[in-house]
Amino acid sequence: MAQGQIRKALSGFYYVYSDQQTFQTRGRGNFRKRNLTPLVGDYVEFESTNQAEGYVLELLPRKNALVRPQVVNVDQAVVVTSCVKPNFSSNLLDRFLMTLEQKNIRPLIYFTKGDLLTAAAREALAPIVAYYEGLGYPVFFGADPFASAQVQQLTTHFADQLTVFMGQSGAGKSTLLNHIDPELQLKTAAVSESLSRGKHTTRHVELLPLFGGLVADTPGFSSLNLSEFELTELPQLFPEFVAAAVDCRFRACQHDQEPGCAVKQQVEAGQIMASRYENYLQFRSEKKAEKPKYNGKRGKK
Ligand SMILES: Nc1nc2c(ncn2[C@@H]2O[C@H](COP(=O)(O)OP(=O)(O)OP(=O)(O)O)[C@@H](O)[C@H]2O)c(=O)[nH]1
Ligand SMILES: [Zn+2]
Repeated sequence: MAQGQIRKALSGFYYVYSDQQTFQTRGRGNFRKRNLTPLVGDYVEFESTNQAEGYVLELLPRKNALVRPQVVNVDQAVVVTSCVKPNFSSNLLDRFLMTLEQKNIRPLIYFTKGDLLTAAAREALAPIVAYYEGLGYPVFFGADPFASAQVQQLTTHFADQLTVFMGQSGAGKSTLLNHIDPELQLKTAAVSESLSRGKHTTRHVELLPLFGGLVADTPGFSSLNLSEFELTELPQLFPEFVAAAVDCRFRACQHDQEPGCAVKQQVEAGQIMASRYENYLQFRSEKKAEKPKYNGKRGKK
């Protein structure tokens, strides 16, 4: 039995890459009964006598799973974030970052449409950009968003990683992907063209070998289903809160109403960006608002 990784799933076939070859396989092993679906990114055990035939027999444990794009075992995500059209939203960006932190996916933040900003507006945004960079996230921001040096800088992060692209509709995900690989351009254009004609095209994801790593060719939005994690997990998803929390009076401080909260002190002192804390509190109340649903379900049992 061989091991490999599913790089494409289409029309009931799983395209498994193993030992520098791709095998067209089908699923076998009661996946449906076991409520399992092999997905792109899955490491699998399979058997095959030739490249056109074979069977996926077992899925190896997943590190994580994204829904949009539907890819598993993701290492990092490029969060494409537009400065204008649509306007920069710290809330949306923090939501993406929180999602990724929760799934153990490294975020990279790529700002688009810097060219549409006045010099003054760009300067106003710069400290916010720098703040995220200070959190340890690779950040790309410039007056020429697709300058080849900057795009190339991004691709140096791809080696040995499975990278996905995500961001708001219209943020520039496809445009960025096209700059990364002009061959992709044809593909992406073809897909969106057929979609706009209203055809029932299944958008399938494929992992492409690019710059020494794998890149998912279909970008997505990916919003976090808040019920996927516990309320008390939330403070862990903000790296600067984790760092500050060692000085909170209570070990399990949720940085809300507790006295002696070092996070709140750092917000007041301007060390933690106010928008980060406001967004944190908002996610917290959204998460709390979800609770009655849970209780209701439990109550019915
Ligand atoms: N001026 C300027 N226009 C941009 C930039 N990035 C994207 N655009 C334009 O913004 C529009 C949307 O870009 P797309 O790449 O289609 O955005 P997307 O994120 O793939 O959008 P969806 O497919 O809806 O998810 C297109 O008209 C792009 O040409 C940028 O950095 N500067
Ligand atoms: Zn605290």
